[in-house]
Amino acid sequence: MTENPAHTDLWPAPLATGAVDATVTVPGSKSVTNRALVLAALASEPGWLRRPLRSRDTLLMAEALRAMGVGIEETVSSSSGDADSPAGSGEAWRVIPARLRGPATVDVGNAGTVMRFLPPVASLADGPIRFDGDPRSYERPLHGVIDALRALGARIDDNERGALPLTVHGGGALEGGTVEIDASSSSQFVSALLLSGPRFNQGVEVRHTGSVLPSMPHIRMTVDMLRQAGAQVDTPESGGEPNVWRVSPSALLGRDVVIEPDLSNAAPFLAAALITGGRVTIPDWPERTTQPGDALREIFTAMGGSCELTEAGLVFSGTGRITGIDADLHEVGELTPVIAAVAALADSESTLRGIAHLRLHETDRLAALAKEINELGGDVTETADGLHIRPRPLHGGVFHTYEDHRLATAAAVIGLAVDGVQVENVATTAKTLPDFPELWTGMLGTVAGATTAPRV
Ligand SMILES: O=C(O)C1=C[C@@H](OP(=O)(O)O)[C@@H](O)[C@H](O)C1
Ligand SMILES: C=C(OP(=O)(O)O)C(=O)O
Repeated sequence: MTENPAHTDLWPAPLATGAVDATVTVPGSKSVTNRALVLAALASEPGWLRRPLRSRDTLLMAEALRAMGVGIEETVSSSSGDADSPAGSGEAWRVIPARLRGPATVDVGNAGTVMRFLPPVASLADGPIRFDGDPRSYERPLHGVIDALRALGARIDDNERGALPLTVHGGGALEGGTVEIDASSSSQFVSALLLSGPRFNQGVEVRHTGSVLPSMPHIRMTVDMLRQAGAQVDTPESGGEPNVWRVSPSALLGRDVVIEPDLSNAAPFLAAALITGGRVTIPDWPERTTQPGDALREIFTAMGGSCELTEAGLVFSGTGRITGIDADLHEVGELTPVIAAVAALADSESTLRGIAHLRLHETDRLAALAKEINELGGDVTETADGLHIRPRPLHGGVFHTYEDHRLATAAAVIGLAVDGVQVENVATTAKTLPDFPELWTGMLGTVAGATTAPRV
């Protein structure tokens, strides 16, 4: 686990003293917004993103593309709609592709999508693009993207660790072709190469050689969005070889994309219904989606809740009784912190498996979850590929968050049921959900008798 930076700001997590009954409008998906930005920047005509997520990760992506010459205008469009505005109202980003150029500097922050999706884009630019980011970004795996780009013809100056910081010396075009990578540490290696693939001279064929591949829904999201932008993609699911994806060279369309709500960020709110025996409605829950967060319907139902997809959105209800779960989460790893928090409050044990790669996320999530839940009196052990969680009566205390947005939301979930939980640096939720504290207290405003735990 990376060292926890010293933060003195503690957020007293509100305790719920009754059942929640709320409708929570969750902002747009990080993963969809950042893919849409990259695809729009690589298109041959301008496009629109409607209801984009404005958060640290997506603003870093937009800023990086701007630094390489892409025009991104933020507008609030009215429903009357002039010729240049997308239909409907609300916030929208207009993306105007341009010849990509360096020199430029990209701050990736700690955004996996920025540090992995943009080096392939930079290889298409004219001139050097330097990538740097938060200290943790130096530790997150990037070798799959660097080695693959080199094999496909790119010139990159990195370091002996094969990680950030680095410079991609864009040559204005990339030959592309077939490449083998081991993406067992991150599905984002595959997504990164596929997203820019249509713009490589020969397209790209990515052959994953590793033993496991996490986060398949995110690869499906990449393929789906590429196809919607007009790319031709062959996949294992469309009759191709296992673990091989092929993108043909082609122009990409400028599109008008409505960004779905972030279903992974719906997790803490659905958890609130489960824990308090209440009801939470999430508007605009898509009927069909590639987002991993859709699996919450099944996972939280197995843990004791029930849900219904209605005209108003996903209506999720709990009874207050929480059952432990034995689940392989390798496809939906980013849901782990909130599921672990719920499991710590359950009436039976849980085993969460298939998530060794979480040790390389924003922080070592397995170590951090075990340590922080145990410091509140819990009994969580790390296994080779996950967590074993034995519920115990918990008490209040500081929950350290290691600059990890999902650790902070997990802590708030525990704080609903445990008096005196103080969440360190709740502002770290701004990585993907800047309004989390307001959304959370807004949801609880509908609970009779919700209290804010006193600072200890
Ligand atoms: O492509 C994406 O948008 C993501 C893929 C996943 O990464 P890993 O495969 O590295 O877990 C996920 O955890 C991350 O939050 C977002
Ligand atoms: C792993 C995550 O993010 P990133 O895109 O930085 O990999 C996450 O959001 O849970």
